Amino acid sequence: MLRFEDVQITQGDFTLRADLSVDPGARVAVIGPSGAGKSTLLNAVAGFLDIAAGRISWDGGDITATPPAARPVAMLFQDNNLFPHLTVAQNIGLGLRPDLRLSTDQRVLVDGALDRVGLGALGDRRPGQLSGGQQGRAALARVLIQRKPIVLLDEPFAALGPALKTEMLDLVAELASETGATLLMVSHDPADARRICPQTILVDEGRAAPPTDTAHLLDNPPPGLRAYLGN
Ligand SMILES: Nc1ncnc2c1ncn2[C@@H]1O[C@H](COP(=O)(O)OP(=O)(O)OP(=O)(O)O)[C@@H](O)[C@H]1O
Repeated sequence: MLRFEDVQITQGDFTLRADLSVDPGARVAVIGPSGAGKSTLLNAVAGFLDIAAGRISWDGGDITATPPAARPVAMLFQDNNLFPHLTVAQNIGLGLRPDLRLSTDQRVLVDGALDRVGLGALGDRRPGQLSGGQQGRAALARVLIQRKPIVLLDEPFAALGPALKTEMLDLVAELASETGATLLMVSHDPADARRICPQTILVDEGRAAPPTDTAHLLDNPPPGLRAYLGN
């Protein structure tokens, strides 16, 4: 279980509070107005931001002071973060070894990950020779090959067209359930949450609320969420 115990995260004059738990293997959307603190919440889990108070734990172990690389966390960024001078296979291999000195077994894992996201024949290309959707798949493969228990997605597919976005969301859900990963996904599109996240954390007015049933929340939004959703 991922636990936030009386956590306070401060950035300049902005403070976000969180006291909540996420069940292992849950798929949870993180929604709320622009600037409410969604990325702040994810960055605190990843260890990119220090917290001002409280503690964050995974599986009962305190990870509050654990450096990012040692956390049980992999994060997918909106811009995919692929290195243009490396091949697609090498970009995925970085998820296993930052120096890319891969063992034979690790190369097999990379080939498997390429196949799993439908890029089996494109491993030797550079990211610039892939479509936007294919780049997204490569970035997803790099996150998933790490087999980290917690996967964070910060508006991963906002730039994709509707059909491709749906396909990627379904792939994420499928891969997360295969690996048992706990998923936190920031999105501005409530349809994304409804599609693959049974639960949602609402971030608003300086607070990240405990996960709640996505459909119920979106069908009965509190005033702040209603204004944000525009209905
Ligand atoms: N480096 C920083 N220094 C000071 N304040 C910051 C910094 N980064 C973010 N903030 C503030 O923290 C708050 C939360 O930002 P955050 O990026 O988490 O919001 P968000 O909900 O992810 O927004 P969006 O949906 O627009 O991406 C904002 O009010 C922002 O202005």
